[in-house]
Amino acid sequence: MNQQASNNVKKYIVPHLQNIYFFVAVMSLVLIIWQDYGMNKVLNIYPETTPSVFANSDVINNGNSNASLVENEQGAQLHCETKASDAWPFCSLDLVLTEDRSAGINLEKFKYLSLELGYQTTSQDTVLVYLVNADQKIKTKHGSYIIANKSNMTTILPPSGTSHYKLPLAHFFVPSWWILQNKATGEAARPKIDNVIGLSIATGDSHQLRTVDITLKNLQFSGKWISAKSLYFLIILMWLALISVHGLINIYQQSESLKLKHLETKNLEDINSFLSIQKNEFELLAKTDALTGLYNRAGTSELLQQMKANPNSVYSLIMFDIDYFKKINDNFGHEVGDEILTTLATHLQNNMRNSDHVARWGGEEFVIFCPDTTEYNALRIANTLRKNISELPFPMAINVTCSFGVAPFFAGQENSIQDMFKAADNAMYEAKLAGRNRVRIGKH
Ligand SMILES: Nc1nc2c(ncn2[C@@H]2O[C@H](COP(=O)(O)OP(=O)(O)OP(=O)(O)O)[C@@H](O)[C@H]2O)c(=O)[nH]1
Repeated sequence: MNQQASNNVKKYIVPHLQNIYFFVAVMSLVLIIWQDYGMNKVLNIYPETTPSVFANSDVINNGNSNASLVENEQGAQLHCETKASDAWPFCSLDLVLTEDRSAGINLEKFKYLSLELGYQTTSQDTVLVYLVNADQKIKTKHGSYIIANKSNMTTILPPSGTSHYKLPLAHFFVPSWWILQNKATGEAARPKIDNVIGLSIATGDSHQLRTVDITLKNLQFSGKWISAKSLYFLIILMWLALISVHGLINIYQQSESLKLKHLETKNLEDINSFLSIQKNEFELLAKTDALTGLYNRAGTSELLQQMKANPNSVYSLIMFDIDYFKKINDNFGHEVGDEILTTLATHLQNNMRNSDHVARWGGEEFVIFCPDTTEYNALRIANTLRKNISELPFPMAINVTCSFGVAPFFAGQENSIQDMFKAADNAMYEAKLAGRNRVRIGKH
């Protein structure tokens, strides 16, 4: 579904689904009631369409019966006098519905044949009503084909006088004489009314010689525009279509909301990963000194905890402080003082081992934790550093020196961290007292 179609579904269909269901339910009910009480389809034959009407008799079979026809405002009046002969005696009132044999009337959509007949007879008899279906290609039991008009028939037993008849077309059958005459079997012997070209109202089977008067006053076919079966089928189709569309919309909406949730999750993941980067940066900022980029005291606490927790730790601490830094600040300004601090920090970062942990302990005071380093080795490292610093090209060609205190870390001892710092601090103080720019080892 493209975006436009999806928007249209969301805008015009989804909000109205409830109304659509209600509308279809009401429409189904209305159609069912209408089909039952209305939707009538009527085909008036006589007198409205005034088809050709003829009187016929057994004369066509070499009989002697007399049939005459008078047509007036009363209707088509057949006067019949049956006479004895070798032929079966009969008279009939024949209506030609269409002249064109290939364009008969399809009566399959109709349900009833309604008749208004006047009837008088001198001897009780039935009346036979025929529907003649044109040009049936019929397979005989010998396998050959014949072309014949199929007669479909039903019988009524009329009282004297005028009566109305509503004959169901489903009650018409193929008379035995026609089946015999055409040697029809199976499907060929079943009634067919899809191309009716003629209709006959004939005297019945009685052999009694008699006078019969039949007056056709009215004749029509009636039915429904849509049969109940077709209508129910249509209604079921309509509901199936509605339910299917609703189902498809549901599936589509669920897949859309799933896509949206995936997108939201992805966005959240992106934000989280951004925030976690930020968190790491903030954590780092909190642990580092803003001016020099070295660790600050907070950045050292994790290391101190590790040292304390590991009884096999071999560490030495080098603590040092810039000599006469106050004077440098006073003589050259605070900015120059800062530059000296950063120059010194850069030198430490570039020249200390990666495993050494260098931190600015405060002001112009620095500490270096050296792992796997004995007190003696730390003394050597401190001396090299002292010498290098005193030779470093600082801004304004200022000669900078530092005083160092070195102390070992005795793991497993009570107050080992405090003792180590105290010893280093004391040693550094001694170095200052001894004239500065020197290294001293602290005693625990
Ligand atoms: N420029 C600058 N100065 C700082 C900073 N932190 C501390 N100081 C200064 O460093 C100086 C330290 O002075 P003191 O503690 O008297 O020590 P000192 O002058 O170095 O003397 P000794 O340590 O005895 O050799 C003070 O003037 C502080 O203001 C900083 O981040 N930047």
